[in-house]
Amino acid sequence: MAAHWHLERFYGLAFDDVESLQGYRYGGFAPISLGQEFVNRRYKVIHKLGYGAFSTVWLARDRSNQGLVALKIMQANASSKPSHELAEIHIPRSLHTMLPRIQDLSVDVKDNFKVIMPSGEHQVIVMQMAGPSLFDISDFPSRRLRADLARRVSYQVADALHQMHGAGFVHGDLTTFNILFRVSDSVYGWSDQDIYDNLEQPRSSKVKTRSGEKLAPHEPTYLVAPVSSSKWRNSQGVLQEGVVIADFGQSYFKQPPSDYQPEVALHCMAPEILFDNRAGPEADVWSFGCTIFEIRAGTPLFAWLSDSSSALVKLMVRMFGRLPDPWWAAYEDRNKWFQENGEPKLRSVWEGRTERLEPIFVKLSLEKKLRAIGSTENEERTRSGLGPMIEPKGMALCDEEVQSLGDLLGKMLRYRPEDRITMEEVIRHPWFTARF
Ligand SMILES: Nc1ncnc2c1ncn2[C@@H]1O[C@H](COP(=O)(O)OP(=O)(O)OP(=O)(O)O)[C@@H](O)[C@H]1O
Repeated sequence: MAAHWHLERFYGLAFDDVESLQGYRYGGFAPISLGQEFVNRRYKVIHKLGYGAFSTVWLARDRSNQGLVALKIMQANASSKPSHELAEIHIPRSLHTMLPRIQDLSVDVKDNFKVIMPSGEHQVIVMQMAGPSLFDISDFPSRRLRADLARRVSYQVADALHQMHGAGFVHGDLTTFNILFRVSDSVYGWSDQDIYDNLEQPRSSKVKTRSGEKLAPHEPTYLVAPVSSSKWRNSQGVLQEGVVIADFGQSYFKQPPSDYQPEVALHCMAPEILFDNRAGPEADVWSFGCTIFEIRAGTPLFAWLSDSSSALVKLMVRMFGRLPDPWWAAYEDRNKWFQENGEPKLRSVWEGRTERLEPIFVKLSLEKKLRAIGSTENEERTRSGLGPMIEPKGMALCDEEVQSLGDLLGKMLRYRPEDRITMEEVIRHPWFTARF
């Protein structure tokens, strides 16, 4: 019901790569306008960088030094904790003080403040400005990074995660959405006009009620589309071939807080989270395994068939076989699809008068998935003019890489957390540095 309310109340927008209008309620997103200023005019909003479930993220100028920063403006309902309790703020700060070598690999938090708006009180986090996420740059499902770049950025994330785990930090939400390309140093000195010339003018779409009723004070008069991924991708010299980890909202140091709820994106969710609601460094290793596959393949390992965890478990069992006990017994749909030994159920097929039994679906395997990368059927939507970061169409993995990456992922994606390799071992795996 609620999901349709905003469709009935408002006319459609001119674009769809934008946060849902439904999020603009009291306690929700802050209605931000281009040119808006904060903290005695210190920060001025220039463009939009992205949005998530809990925030909108804006490109702003810091007038104290004229540099460009990202302002993450949290939904009011997600702003109630004092800033020293917000993982999003204190984890990246601790990382930067405790681990000097991680400074290039994780987003820097520079400042934070609160603003009162008609939508409520909002926490604003001032961060180092970065570029598009690995997810955005690949524009699922048709593009993927150049092979050497995929390995390089995977190694950078491995390095960051290895350092984090070594010092007692858990990221808790590792996906291609939360790994961002670094922008070139010159970008921080751009004028507003440079931004429009090199990327694009902000695209905005008016918000209008169907009834002609006036907008409420917490509703924005227009929405702004984030800088489009094609502009980032095709703009020469704007992005570095390096990444930073962002979004530490699910992160913790040593022990999860007492109210901790694991919330990683479903397709990267480790089985111990699904079944036991328990997340530690091993769950990061699982999520990172799924993420490495997605970086190299351009498509997720476990497709987003639906939002249901049962659909995800079905894919896991199709690929890795029967779950260990007691998870197998807790998987309610097991009898619908699988035999007790985890093999697919059989159905009878008649050929003339002879009955034959065959599995109701084919089993999946990492090797098959890796061999399918680059098959033209998966990339038929690939267009020309993709920019230098993107792999040309139809480039399959050679046998050595299938073997090497299959070995790495197989060890990262073991069901039991205690059976998975640690980041100490991941970082030493030859896949990251081999020349295939
Ligand atoms: N420092 C940054 N520089 C540039 N873009 C950013 C930055 N931080 C976030 N973004 C962009 O904003 C988007 C949303 O950010 P983020 O994932 O941190 O928000 P969120 O509300 O916590 O979302 P969710 O929890 O749903 O992932 C990112 O996917 C990215 O595109």
